[in-house]
Amino acid sequence: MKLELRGITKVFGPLVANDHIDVVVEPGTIHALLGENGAGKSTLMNVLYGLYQPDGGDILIDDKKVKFNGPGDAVAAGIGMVHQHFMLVPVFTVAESVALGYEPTATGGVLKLEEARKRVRELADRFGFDIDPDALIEDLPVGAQQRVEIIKALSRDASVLILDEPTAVLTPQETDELLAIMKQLRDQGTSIILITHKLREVKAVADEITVIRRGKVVGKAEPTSTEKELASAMVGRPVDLSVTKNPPKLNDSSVVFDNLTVAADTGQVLVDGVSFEVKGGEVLCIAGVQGNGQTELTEAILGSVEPTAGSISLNGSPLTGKGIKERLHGGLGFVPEDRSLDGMIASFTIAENFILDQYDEEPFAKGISMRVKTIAEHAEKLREEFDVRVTSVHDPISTLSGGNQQKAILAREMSKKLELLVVSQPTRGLDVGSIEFVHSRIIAERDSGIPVIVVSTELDEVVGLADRIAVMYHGRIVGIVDPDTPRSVLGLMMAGVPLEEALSKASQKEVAK
Ligand SMILES: Nc1ncnc2c1ncn2[C@@H]1O[C@H](COP(=O)(O)OP(=O)(O)OP(=O)(O)O)[C@@H](O)[C@H]1O
Repeated sequence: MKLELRGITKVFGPLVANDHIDVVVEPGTIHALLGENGAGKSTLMNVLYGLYQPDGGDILIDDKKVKFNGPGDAVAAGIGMVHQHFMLVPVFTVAESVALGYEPTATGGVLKLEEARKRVRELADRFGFDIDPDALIEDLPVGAQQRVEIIKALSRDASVLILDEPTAVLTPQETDELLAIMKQLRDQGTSIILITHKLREVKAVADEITVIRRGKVVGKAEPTSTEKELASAMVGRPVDLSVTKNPPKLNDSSVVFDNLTVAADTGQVLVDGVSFEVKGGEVLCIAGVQGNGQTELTEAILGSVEPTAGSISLNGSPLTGKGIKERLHGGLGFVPEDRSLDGMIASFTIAENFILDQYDEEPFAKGISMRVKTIAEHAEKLREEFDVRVTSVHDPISTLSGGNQQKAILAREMSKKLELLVVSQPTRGLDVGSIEFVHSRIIAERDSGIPVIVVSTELDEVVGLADRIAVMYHGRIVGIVDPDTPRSVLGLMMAGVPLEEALSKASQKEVAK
């Protein structure tokens, strides 16, 4: 199926999110849309999927104009979309999820589950997916949940599949699997529109690349371009993809973890007797595959989970035992890994989100009244400093693009007087220009002399930012190493291999080469 977007325009109040956008997706190709945060990529896809009505322009399928009044029309025309945040019901099985909204029913409205199972098996076989139709969604790792979303779209005969930042929450291995699946789908005739900020992935799979900047198509890029060339095409200026920093100047301030242990309600140990220290003036990055205790470790720092044993102290006084607000007011800057769930209140304005833990105190409140003008001025200052692309700071934060929401949360946390900064997945969903900026801000905090802890599943980011790297596996720290440790060694440690063994295994491999 040939898909053409011709002159698509979409406005939100004074903002032109899509300005006469032209894109042609040829049959059986992977077409990447590249663009900085807020460029208008998701808006364009929402128009294509019938979620938004365009204010101008046409959608053509095989040279015929079509009009989508809702996603149902788009699906019927052969367009499938896998959203950034999956839309699955946790307590359903794979087969039930695929059938949802499209139930093959017997008379009397009873779900023909066997038919749904068969359909899942057929599609899984055809595309080489490893998926059990009877598995519960909540038991599946994220990568597998995503495959369910893809199968769901394919089961409705999608000829064009939209994938919006599909690798943002995947492990490196799941990412490679998805890239292979994408190539396979393409080879069997499905077209894919891929939105991603990961230039390596674009280079690996894209046949065509359209670059969008501030709502307009600025041109096409070649998949053979270097990552640097793609990065500057995206943001319209040269971008430094490496992190520049001076050697750390350590001081006496520190955060100390002593035998920190966190267990789930079920008794399962999630953080297993972890002890380490981070000095003022250094960045310690915690590397590891997601789900190895990093989340619970950071939650124990914030105070949203209580450790079952051990303690954390900051500059000699205990942090554990204090309330969350007390910790935040005591100089803890905290950026959670899931921005929509834990980092903001979607229906509050951008200005309100900038003062979430300070709304009832000086200078933002006097007695029981909030100082509206001060709050607005504060918001304008942060917006400018962190280049958060907003129409008005009085709009709900939910109207910001994903990347700009992340920048807003970083702005809130980094604008406080900090004693300790903890950032999880700092650049998830950010464009290359914003990544460069956020990395430089993290390094500036470290150079101000506070301890900085960064949790990231992106190895490039870990290696670039870290003065030391702690690798976590099954709730334990496998080892703490220098950032110049070979990646093969880090990879083995992330799979639980102790440092010494990882070093010898990696060097044996090197010799064998
Ligand atoms: N429902 C809405 N109401 C008002 N403004 C919106 C709405 N949806 C999007 N916008 C604005 O439209 C612009 C384009 O946003 P969009 O989400 O399409 O960007 P994007 O290219 O997908 O960015 P990102 O890479 O950060 O996800 C942004 O300025 C955003 O704030």
